Amino acid sequence: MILLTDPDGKSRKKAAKGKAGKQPSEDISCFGCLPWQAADGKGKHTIPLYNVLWAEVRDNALVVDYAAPRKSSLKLQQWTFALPTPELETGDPSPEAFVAALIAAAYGEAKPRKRAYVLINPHSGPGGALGKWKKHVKPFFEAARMELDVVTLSRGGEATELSEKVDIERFDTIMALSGDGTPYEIFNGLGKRPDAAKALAKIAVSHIPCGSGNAFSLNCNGSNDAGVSALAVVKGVVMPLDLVSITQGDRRVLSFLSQSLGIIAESDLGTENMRWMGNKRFEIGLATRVLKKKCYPFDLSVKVEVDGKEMIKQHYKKHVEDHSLLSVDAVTDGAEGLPQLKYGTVQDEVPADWETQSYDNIGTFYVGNMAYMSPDANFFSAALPTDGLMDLVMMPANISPMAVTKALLSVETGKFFDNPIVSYKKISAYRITPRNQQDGYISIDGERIPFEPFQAEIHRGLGRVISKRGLYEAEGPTGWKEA
Ligand SMILES: Nc1ncnc2c1ncn2[C@@H]1O[C@H](COP(=O)(O)OP(=O)(O)OP(=O)(O)O)[C@@H](O)[C@H]1O
Repeated sequence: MILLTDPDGKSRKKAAKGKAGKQPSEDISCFGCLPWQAADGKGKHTIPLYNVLWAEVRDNALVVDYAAPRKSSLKLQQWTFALPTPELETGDPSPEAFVAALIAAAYGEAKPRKRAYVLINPHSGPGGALGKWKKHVKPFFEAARMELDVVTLSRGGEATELSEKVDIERFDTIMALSGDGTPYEIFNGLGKRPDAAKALAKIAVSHIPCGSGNAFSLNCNGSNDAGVSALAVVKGVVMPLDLVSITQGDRRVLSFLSQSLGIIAESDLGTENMRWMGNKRFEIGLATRVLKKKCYPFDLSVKVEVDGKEMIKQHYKKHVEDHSLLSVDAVTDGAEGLPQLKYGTVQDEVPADWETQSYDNIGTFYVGNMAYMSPDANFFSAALPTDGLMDLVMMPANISPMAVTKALLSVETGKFFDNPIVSYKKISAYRITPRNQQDGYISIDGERIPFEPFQAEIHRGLGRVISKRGLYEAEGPTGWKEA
C-alpha cells in the first residue's frame, strides 16, 4: 500500500525516503505516506506499488496513473491529490522529489519508459489481438509513458523480416501481441542478422497473450490475460534465456520454447482446422490419439546432463535459490553471428559420448525450455530459463490409455513430473530420427517442420526476454524445496 494520507502527521517526511525495491513486485508493501495533509481531511487511498504506472505533478496536484484490479483483469485508473496551498511547510519534500522517489520505488530494477517495437498478429489464435491492444494494453503503455512503434502484421514471415532489420539501439524490446509463433519468428529474425549474438543479447523479446497457447506469457508474465501481462511487461526485468539451435538438412533455426514429435505435435499441428476453439482443440486432439495408443518409432541420441528425478529436483533447487547460477555475461560487442555449433549438424556423425537408443513404443517425445506450454499445462516443471539445459519428457503409448490419461491430467495438478510412466531428463543436445513412418508432425515452438531427422543443441543465455521477476512464473516440481 503506497499512498496514505496521514491526518495526524506521524509519518510525514518519510515518503521521500522510500527506497527502490529490488524487484517491483506486489510484495513491496509500503512506500510511505503522503507528506501532505489531504485538503478535504479525508482518510486514506491505497495503491499497490507494483500497480503504479506513472506519477507527476500537474496543476498543483499529484496525479498517479495506475492499473486497478477489475474482476480477473486490470483497468487504467487515475488518482489525483490536490496539493496543499499556500506554500508547503519548510522541510517538506518537494512534490517533484516525492514523485521521483515514488517512480523509482514503483519500478525497482525494471527500466521505466521502455521503448517497444510492437508487432500485432491480427490472426492469432481465436483472433482479437487488435481489440486487446486498443482496450487492454495500449492504455497502460501510454500511461507508463512508454515509447511505442506499432506494426500490424499483414502476412506470415513479416515478424522475422522486421526483426532481422530492426535498429537494435532504438528499442528495449520487440513485443509480440500474438500466440507463440510470432516470438519464434522474432528470435529467428534476430538470429539471421550478421550481428545475431549481439542483437539477441541487446534486445529483449516480450509477449502479450493473444493466441491459444501463450506459453511465453504464462512463463514470463505469469498470466494469460492481456492487461495483467501488459503490467508485467511495464514492470518487467530483462532475463537471459537459453535458446536451442535446430539443424535439419542444411537449415538452422532457433527454438525458444519446445520441440515435439508424436502425440503432442499431432494434437497441436494436426488440429489447425479447429483454431476457433482456442486451447480446447489441443485437448481434444490429445484424447483421440491416446485412445488409439498411437506409437511413433524413432532412433534417439542424447547428451544427458542430469538424470534421475531426485537429482533434477536438487538441480532445480540449487538454481532457484542461487540466482547467480542463472545469470550470464552479455555478449561482447565484437561477437558476430550465431554461436558455433559444438556438436556439428544433423549431417555430421553423432558424438561418441551421446547415449543412442531405438524406441518403438513411445507416444510422447517432448522437449521443453519453458515450464508452461499452455494454460494449466506445466509440462516441464523443472525447466529453468538459463541453466543451459533442455528438459526431455517421454511417455510410452503401448500401455493402458487410462494410465496415459491419468499422467496427462496430472499436468494440471502439478504431479506430472513424479508420475512413474513419465521419463524426465535434463539434456544439452540430441538427435532424433523418425523410423517406419511415411509422414508425420514435428513441431518446433508450435511451427511445423518437415518430418525428417533433426538435431538440437542448446546455447546458454543466448537470448533475452522481459519477465516479471527474472524467473519463470511456475511452481517447480513438487517437493523441490525438500530435495
Ligand atoms: N497477418 C497475418 N496473416 C496471416 N498469417 C500471419 C499474419 N501474421 C502472422 N502470421 C503467421 O501466424 C503465425 C503465428 O501466429 P501466432 O503468433 O499467433 O502464433 P501461433 O503459435 O500460431 O498461435 P496459437 O497459440 O494460436 O497457435 C506465424 O506462422 C505467422 O507466420
